[in-house]
Amino acid sequence: MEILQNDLFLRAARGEQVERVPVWMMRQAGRILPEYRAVRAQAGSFIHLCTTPELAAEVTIQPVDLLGVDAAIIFSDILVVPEAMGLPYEMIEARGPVFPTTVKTLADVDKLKVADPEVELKYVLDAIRITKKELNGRVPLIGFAGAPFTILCYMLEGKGSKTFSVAKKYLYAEPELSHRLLQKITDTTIAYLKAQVAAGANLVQIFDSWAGILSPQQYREFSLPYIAQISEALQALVPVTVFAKGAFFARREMNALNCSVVGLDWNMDIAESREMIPDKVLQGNLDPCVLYSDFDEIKQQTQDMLRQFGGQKHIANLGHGVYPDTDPDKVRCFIQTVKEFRF
Ligand SMILES: Cc1c2[nH]c(c1CCC(=O)O)Cc1[nH]c(c(CCC(=O)O)c1C)Cc1[nH]c(c(CCC(=O)O)c1C)Cc1[nH]c(c(C)c1CCC(=O)O)C2
Repeated sequence: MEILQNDLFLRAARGEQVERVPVWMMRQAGRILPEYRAVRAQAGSFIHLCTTPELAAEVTIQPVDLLGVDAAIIFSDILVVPEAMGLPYEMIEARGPVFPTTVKTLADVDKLKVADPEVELKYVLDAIRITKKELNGRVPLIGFAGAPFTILCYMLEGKGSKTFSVAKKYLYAEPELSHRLLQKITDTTIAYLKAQVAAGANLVQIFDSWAGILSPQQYREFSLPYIAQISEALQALVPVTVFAKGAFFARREMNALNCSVVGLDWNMDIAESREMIPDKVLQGNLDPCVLYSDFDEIKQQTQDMLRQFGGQKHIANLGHGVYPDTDPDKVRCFIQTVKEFRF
């Protein structure tokens, strides 16, 4: 049995009583820290940083040392999954991810493989193993993957988009292709997340970043059943967090998933979400843009959020990833405010 010096995050995730609310931030391992940018420059490219386990472990641990968060999240990307299935991506500076080839036909789906994580994704698992050794039990480590629907968006669209209308077109016009692709991504993701747990991840988070572009009916057909398969398979091993950005319409269904934690974005009212998701621990949900205001305002808004969540069954976080141009001292102010707050 692993002994953690600070297991607040895991105890809160399991719904146990805690002496204070734990805190971490989505995208904490990233460009807000000059120390990250230095390692990123040394690596030469984002993808090289992702695929070099020693460097990925180093930037994973930076926010624990430099920001004082209660959990680390493994430095990687959700797009390593399509890559492992046979669809490589490039990360273009100031533009984001691009897939030189996309999935277009059923034959393209059939050509993709269900990846063997210890082969195609061994570099992520190695990064987890190194991170666990170097963390030496200081805080828990979060593993993650994209939700199948969000991964499908990139595999069909080939790049980021405000509407993902190319990807959405397939849901309406080619439902069979869409479901076959979603199932293949799901099978890879379950094997991948199980391997992350075997390598040492203490909790896994599923990011459905583009959930908000779907109608409730489409979300029920094309996203939830696949998230349900993943959480069912993983919750038997570790607590699972489901974060579906923009899926305010699916909160009652989130309550029925076999998972421990549901992430909220900042558009979701806290009291209303408690009422709709009574059985889960909630994570979130400060607007990342609050961190552009002055220190007093950040403190007040953070305390106000903490009061609304009520101190238990809550993991403090932002409502989405921290923006890269945020002042690290403002981030520290958010984290310190959570750590010092008493009910
Ligand atoms: C949609 C998505 C992606 N990646 C991810 C998501 C889901 C979460 C979310 O909704 O924000 C998840 C992700 N990406 C990254 C992490 C690392 C761990 C952490 O949260 O700190 C995590 C959890 C590193 C990264 N992933 C990326 C960076 C920035 C690139 C760099 O450092 O050069 C980092 C630190 C690149 C990335 N990766 C992706 C995009 C759209 C981009 C470009 C946009 C941007 O620049 O922010 C896809």
